[in-house]
Amino acid sequence: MITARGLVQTFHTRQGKTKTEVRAVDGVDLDVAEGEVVGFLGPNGAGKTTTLRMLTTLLRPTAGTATVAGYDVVREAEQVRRSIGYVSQVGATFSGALAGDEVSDHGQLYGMSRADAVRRGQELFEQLDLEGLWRRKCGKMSGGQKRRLDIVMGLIHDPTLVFLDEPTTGLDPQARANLWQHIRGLRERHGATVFLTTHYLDEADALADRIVIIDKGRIVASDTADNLKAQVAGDLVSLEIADTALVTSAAERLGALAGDVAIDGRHVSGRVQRAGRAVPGLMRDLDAAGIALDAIEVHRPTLDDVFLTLTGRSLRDAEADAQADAEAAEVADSEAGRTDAGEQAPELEGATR
Ligand SMILES: Nc1ncnc2c1ncn2[C@@H]1O[C@H](COP(=O)(O)OP(=O)(O)OP(=O)(O)O)[C@@H](O)[C@H]1O
Repeated sequence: MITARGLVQTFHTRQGKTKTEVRAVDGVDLDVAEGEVVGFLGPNGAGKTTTLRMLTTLLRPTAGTATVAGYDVVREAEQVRRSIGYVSQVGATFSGALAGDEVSDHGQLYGMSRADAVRRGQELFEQLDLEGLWRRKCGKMSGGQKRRLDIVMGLIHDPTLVFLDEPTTGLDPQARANLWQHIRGLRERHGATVFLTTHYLDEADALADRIVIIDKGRIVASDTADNLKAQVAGDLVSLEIADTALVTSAAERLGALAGDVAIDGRHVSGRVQRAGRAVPGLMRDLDAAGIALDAIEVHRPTLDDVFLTLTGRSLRDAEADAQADAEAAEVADSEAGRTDAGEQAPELEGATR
């Protein structure tokens, strides 16, 4: 469904007399199969949106090639646009318009008759829990309803491939969980291939068959969440040693299984591959050496551990940044008297249409 080879995007910015080149995407290869749900994960500024904008024909690649739904993103941009749904980070609705009008206009822009667009739109309203809101002004919908309306717009023309750019950023936990169900339904009910960007580890874990991690414009990992956790990080084994004098000796024994061992007072910890198999032997070893433990804990790795191991940075910080950005945007919106973030992104209008 998606194939990219050596995709590059370079931006040139100027501050006063200083010109800077930003290589936002730096040689990305991607392969997404039909029916796959792929989570595209990375911290702020990693290159997620820029990659998405190239794949959805909004931005011409500086170098490299990509085909989406069988069409070349440069030479066959029109066909690509007709085959995909794109739900941008900021949404595409106007606060003063009626939800149903936005949807049916959108369908007509894809060449549907008004009657077909209304019928299909109302079907999707039902599936996405928006019944009764057809004649509601977009600006009077809640954040979760507006996000689901964005998804209706992205699906109106029955695309087989849907791009979702940070679909749940800024939503409360209940609205996020609700939207996850709908995203799962995209494949189950529509057989759609879904490519979504996210900052949220739990979101990628919960939704994606495969996770692709991008950092500084380069793909640093691509696998199922379970494989990434097993291959990259190992389980975290933490020992609390009863006798302070034996801490170093315990660390040496743990060190035989784990690469790096950290010591903090009477606590010794390290990452061990498949700890379930290795820990019984470690316990016997410690016991034979007369090293008593007050406690032992084993934690399965999280995606954040994977990210930390691969890039030296934590994705948790990116989550916090994303939430802060979303909140700041909301404050800016309300200060400007806006109720709909869609008004901030006129250049994206062409994207979904
Ligand atoms: N139009 C532009 N002009 C100059 N630099 C840009 C432009 N768009 C993006 N960049 C830069 O390219 C890099 C990648 O940005 P991009 O928006 O793709 O990251 P991202 O992973 O989507 O981040 P976020 O999670 O914050 O949306 C960043 O350094 C960003 O500042």
